Amino acid sequence: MAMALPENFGRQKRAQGLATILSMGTANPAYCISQDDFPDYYFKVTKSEHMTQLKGKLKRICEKSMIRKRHFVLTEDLLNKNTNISTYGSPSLDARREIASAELPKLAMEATSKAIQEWGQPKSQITHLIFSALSGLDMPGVDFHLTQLLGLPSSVKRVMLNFQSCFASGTLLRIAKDIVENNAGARVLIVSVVTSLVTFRGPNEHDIASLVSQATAGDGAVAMIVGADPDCSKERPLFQIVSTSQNIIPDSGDGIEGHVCESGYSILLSKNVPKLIANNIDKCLQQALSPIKVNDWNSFFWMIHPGGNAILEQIEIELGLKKEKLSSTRHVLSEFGNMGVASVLFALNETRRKSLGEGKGTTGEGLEWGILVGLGSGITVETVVLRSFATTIP
Ligand SMILES: CC(C)(COP(=O)(O)OP(=O)(O)OC[C@H]1O[C@@H](n2cnc3c(N)ncnc32)[C@H](O)[C@@H]1OP(=O)(O)O)[C@@H](O)C(=O)NCCC(=O)NCCSC(=O)/C=C/c1ccc(O)cc1
Repeated sequence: MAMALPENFGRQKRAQGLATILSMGTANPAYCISQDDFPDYYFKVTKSEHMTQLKGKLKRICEKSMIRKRHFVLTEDLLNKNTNISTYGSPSLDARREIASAELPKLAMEATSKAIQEWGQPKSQITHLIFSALSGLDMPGVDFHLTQLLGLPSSVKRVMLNFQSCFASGTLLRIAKDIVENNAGARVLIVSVVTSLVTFRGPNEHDIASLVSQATAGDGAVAMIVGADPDCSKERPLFQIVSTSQNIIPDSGDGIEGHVCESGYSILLSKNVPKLIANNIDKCLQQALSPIKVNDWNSFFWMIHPGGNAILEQIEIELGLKKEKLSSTRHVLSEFGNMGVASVLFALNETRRKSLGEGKGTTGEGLEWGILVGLGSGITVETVVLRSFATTIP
């Protein structure tokens, strides 16, 4: 005879309030190269010093990048031991995967430990894990290993987003919002770890887009705890996740592409990417804010995926943003380069850090409403509307 389940079985009690970011932590590999030194370093480690024209081009791209330094998992020592990684087109997926599998959990652990420490609550209260990694296509994945390394409950419910490009910062917040608002008491750990080790390769005169990627990509991890209805006696809310949306930019299918190849991941970038984004950004944002019609975008605090200086410049012009509006975003671009999915979440962390440091009244630079924009493959735009909280100034 079939067992009878109670009428309300499987029906979750919903939270009353909106999803809220309760803590954040970031980490970067110790190995760091200044952007001024990068062209010499890159042509030396890839044994391509004879390609003087391409070196000149890389120098020009680096000078225009507005990046000061970047951190890398892939050290000179690792490159010397795995010369197939730096030889353009050489089969090297196995070597890359092996390094990623060893290094990514460590980076993820460091960021996560900081987020959990700031949250201040027992790990046993984490109910869900959403993990995003560009690299490390393993089963079980980094999400599984992190769960075990951290000693999270084995019943934690995991969602793994493999091989997502930079717009997925928004996807992570969107999924976390849906989970915590539909499951009272849920606490979601979000983790994103990105390394350029999968896209690193030597120069090739027929692949200038790769040179742009070599000049801008950097490595890092970010973690955050998200929950609804925070217990303000022990949890400190940072930002409310008010609404989320996603748009595909028309006719942009070959704007930003990534492919897994025997020689690692290839990244194809059209020169039109900054223009395509700028031409469509106002429409995407107006949709995200609908039914409100926004006339002055400067009334928000901003975090935009720092995919390249030209993208930021053109968005600033299109939206009429004052220079200081993207100061957190530009800080992250300058100090870490383009860390894919993690980048704009680093910028969010920087926004609250700066707001506190400068004695602003809210976590959003003294303003109430903010906009976080993820940009990535296709071209996909993912927008998250945020609300700040009052800062408790010590
Ligand atoms: C910093 C750039 C690269 C250069 O600055 P600029 O102000 O445009 O300067 P120039 O116009 O003088 O360009 C310098 C040189 O670069 C060349 N260039 C300029 N974009 C191009 C181009 N997509 N193709 C091929 N030549 C070009 C340009 O033609 C020029 O060549 P030359 O005249 O010989 O000096 C700027 O164009 C820029 O920000 N571009 C946007 C880059 C872009 O599409 N980003 C989206 C990135 S996709 C993503 O976010 C994630 C990727 C990712 C991947 C791996 C990870 O591990 C993590 C993340």
